[in-house]
Amino acid sequence: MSAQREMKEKNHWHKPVTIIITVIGVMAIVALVTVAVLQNRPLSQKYKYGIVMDAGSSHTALYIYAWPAEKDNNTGRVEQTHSCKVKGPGISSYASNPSKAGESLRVCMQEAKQLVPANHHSETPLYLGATAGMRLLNLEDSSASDRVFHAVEGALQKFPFSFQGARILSGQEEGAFGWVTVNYLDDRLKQGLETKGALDLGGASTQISFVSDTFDGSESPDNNVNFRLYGNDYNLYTHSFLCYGKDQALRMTLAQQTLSGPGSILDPCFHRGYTDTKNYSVLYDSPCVSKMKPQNATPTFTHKGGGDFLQCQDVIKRIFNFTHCKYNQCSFNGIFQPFLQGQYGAFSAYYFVMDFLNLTDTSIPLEDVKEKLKRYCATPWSELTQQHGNIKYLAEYCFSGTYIVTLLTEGYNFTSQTYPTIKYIKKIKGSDAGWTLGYMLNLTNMIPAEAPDTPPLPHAGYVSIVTIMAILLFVLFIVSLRPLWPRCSKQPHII
Ligand SMILES: Nc1ccn([C@@H]2O[C@H](COP(=O)(O)OP(=O)(O)OP(=O)(O)O)[C@@H](O)[C@H]2O)c(=O)n1
Ligand SMILES: [Ca+2]
Repeated sequence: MSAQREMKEKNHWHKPVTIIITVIGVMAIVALVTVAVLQNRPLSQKYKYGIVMDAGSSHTALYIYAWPAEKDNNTGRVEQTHSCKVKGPGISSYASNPSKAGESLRVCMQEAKQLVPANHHSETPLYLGATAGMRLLNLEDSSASDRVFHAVEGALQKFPFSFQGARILSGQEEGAFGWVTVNYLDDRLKQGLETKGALDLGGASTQISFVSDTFDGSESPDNNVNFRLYGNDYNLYTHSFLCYGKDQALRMTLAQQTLSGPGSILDPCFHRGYTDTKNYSVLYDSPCVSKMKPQNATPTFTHKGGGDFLQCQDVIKRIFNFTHCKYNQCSFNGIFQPFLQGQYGAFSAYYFVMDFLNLTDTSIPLEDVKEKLKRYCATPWSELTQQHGNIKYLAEYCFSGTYIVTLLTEGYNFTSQTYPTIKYIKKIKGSDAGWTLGYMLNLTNMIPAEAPDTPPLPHAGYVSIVTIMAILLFVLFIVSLRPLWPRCSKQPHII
């Protein structure tokens, strides 16, 4: 008994001071880890919102973007949370009835009002950017375009958002912001990776934008946009071809075939069996073709399909001018273009059309693409309508596919070798490819010129290291108490 008592007395673990030290040690470690977790934890996910309306030539679309409130200035975290397609045509089509342009936007705006939390409405910027349709209307009749803007602004101001104005984007802006969107969503800007070129095909204009190592802007300053983003300098080549969007290119191609004012044409870009009566004054009612309007023609002509891809390519080629180039090299119409470089993302009508034709896979050799188009264009109209019903744009896909291939190869100089550098894309990580996101990022200063300071460790890494260090310290502390440890109770002489 006395030996046992002696043993208990020697067991320092039962000494109050040891117990207190251990408890304090454990508490200190718990406190340390808790502070590490709490102090450095990302703030609760509060969001900010931005709304951009894309007033295109063929239609208007509204996009809602959201990003974590504390990350305004930092990572590629802005995401498209919603899109709404405005019913009806683009705002430029309302030139003779501007108030209808404003009204047309209401449904999508109401939707945005529901989707953006009410307490964020007043701080949510709302932008409207108009592109080639309004550029053409402005050229044709600037007071009509002013009236359309006036009506649209009046309609948008009625909503509780922070309306930042409606304006026409220049072709350079449209091209450059499309490029920013693609590379931002791909995380290429922040990481300083090689960028992708952007190819945008709209209804009334088309843009090509890419970084070129051989282009410093001196040869053709109008085609040069410089950016400093996240600490990297980008020397961008960009050009917007007004009138070379899909719908205006179709007008120009039809105009090429009706210069003499015939009563009927056999158009190789439309299917055999297709026939329609078209009005000369409607066809030529655009600054892209108005100067070509035949005099003394009958009011209408019969538009019949011939269904021949190669002949279609020939008539499309006639809308491009390859005869003059005052630079080292040109795309077409005497416009400078440096050598193609890197990968490209092709979106908007490039995607809609190639998706319809099942040709978005660019590993299909260009020759096979042409072969497939040849067969598609030769398909009789009756067969197509039977197969697809009466879908919108159905009659135009032979023209559209042929136009895309011709624009890329004859216009921009893509070859069989470089064709696979193009990817037809609609969305990147859930956000639509297009100029709208880049426009908003720019106007909200969300892409800093310099690389932001980033903590040396991510939060999870920081917490792990603190936890491991704390456990090590604790083990060390226990080991340091070793001289005070009780002797092994198994020792026979003790019992
Ligand atoms: N399923 C679809 C949808 C659209 N289109 C075509 O795609 C073009 C519209 O492309 P979009 O990028 O929406 O043009 P907008 O932005 O309206 O025009 P722009 O950029 O020139 O102002 C139109 O010519 C339309 O005929 C198509 O061929 N098939
Ligand atoms: Ca567009």
